[in-house]
Amino acid sequence: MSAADSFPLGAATTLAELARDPHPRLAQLREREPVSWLPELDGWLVTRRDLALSVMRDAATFTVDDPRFSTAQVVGPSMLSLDGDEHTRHREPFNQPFRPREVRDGFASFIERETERLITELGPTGAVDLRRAFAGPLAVAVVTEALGLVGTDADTVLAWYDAIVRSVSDITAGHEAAPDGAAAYARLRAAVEATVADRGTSSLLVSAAGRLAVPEVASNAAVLMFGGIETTEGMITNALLHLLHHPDQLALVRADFDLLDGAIEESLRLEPGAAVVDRYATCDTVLGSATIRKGDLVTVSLTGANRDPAVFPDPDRFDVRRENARLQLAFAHGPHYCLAAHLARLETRIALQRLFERLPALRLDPEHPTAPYGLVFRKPLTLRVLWDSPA
Ligand code: HEM
Repeated sequence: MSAADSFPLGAATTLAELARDPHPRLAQLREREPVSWLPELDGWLVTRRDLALSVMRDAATFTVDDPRFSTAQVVGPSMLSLDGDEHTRHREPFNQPFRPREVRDGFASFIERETERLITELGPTGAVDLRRAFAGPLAVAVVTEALGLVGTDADTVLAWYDAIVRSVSDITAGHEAAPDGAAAYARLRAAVEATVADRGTSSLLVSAAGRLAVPEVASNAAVLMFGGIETTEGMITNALLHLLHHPDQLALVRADFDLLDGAIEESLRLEPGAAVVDRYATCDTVLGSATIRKGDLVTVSLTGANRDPAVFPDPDRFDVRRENARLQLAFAHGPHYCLAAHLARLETRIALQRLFERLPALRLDPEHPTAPYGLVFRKPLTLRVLWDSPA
């Protein structure tokens, strides 16, 4: 029997529908083929939360360390593309600055300043695309601050990031990578070398350089940049969209900003900024009722797991008071759990609270309806909003 016979829903699933509106199909898959073979993906898709956890916990069977991993082809091996002892060796030197207390002490006032500046710059027009004018620039500024590269500003970091993303996307699409990604990475590496050599700087890269070779620090710096920009822009934009789409829930939050944390978790649950994570089977194995072969791609749908009704009753509902929203898996799970989850949460929390405080009657622009889009990184292409009086 062919895979298409064993997994008819998977065979009928297209990547285009998963990019557009994945939720109805993911619900069917989760119920009937929770580990399904998708010919268009050329891999397995895991949609049930318990099975998703099993995959992400078991790096010996389901590894990230595979030559097909496109980011590593551009920036070299890093914590994101290694497992086992090598993963620990690459990740450990970066752990401390991303602990909750260090994040608060090290970043809160920077994020507050940057948020205030961006809101002030929104200007008096009362209409803007918050993704491009607010969420994106804030995400770039915070990553630039976190890296602390000497002589490098946010515009430079953004230009490198764009070039590296283009190369990674080319490779993912099966094309030869455009050369500007390699050139941007070379400049990032040179900036890392200059930073590490500068005794006057307190960048987290300097302390990492005590334990990793400089090219290894550069690879991980690229991953911090890569991991921190697109996803955080999405996290902030999606949370704004969810709240603005649900005025009743926004009213609860405006009345009690303590509910904002729940709103952010709930938004991460419904639309995780990174919708999937990829793993590769290191041996023949069985997952659920699927027989997986060594070398097979196993894609975990965080989006699918996050709406598993076994854990989240009425899973499609946006409920800022949902008690277990923090069980969402937007930051993955296991050894590759997002290094900077605390930072991303703090950033989103400050950004949203200040926006809602400073922009009265902030609302979606009815002339520009929008919805999250994307196969891997999901967010609205634009988030056009209106407000009544200038900031
Ligand atoms: C300042 C912002 C961020 C930075 C610097 C950052 C950085 C990182 C790094 C370095 C890793 C690799 C950890 C490892 O492999 O051991 C990682 C993993 C991950 N991050 Fe983040 N991240 C940020 C924000 C986010 C956001 C907002 C999301 C989603 C909403 C996210 C989702 C993930 C996921 C799903 C993984 C796991 C990847 C995998 O298992 O293959 N990150 N992040």
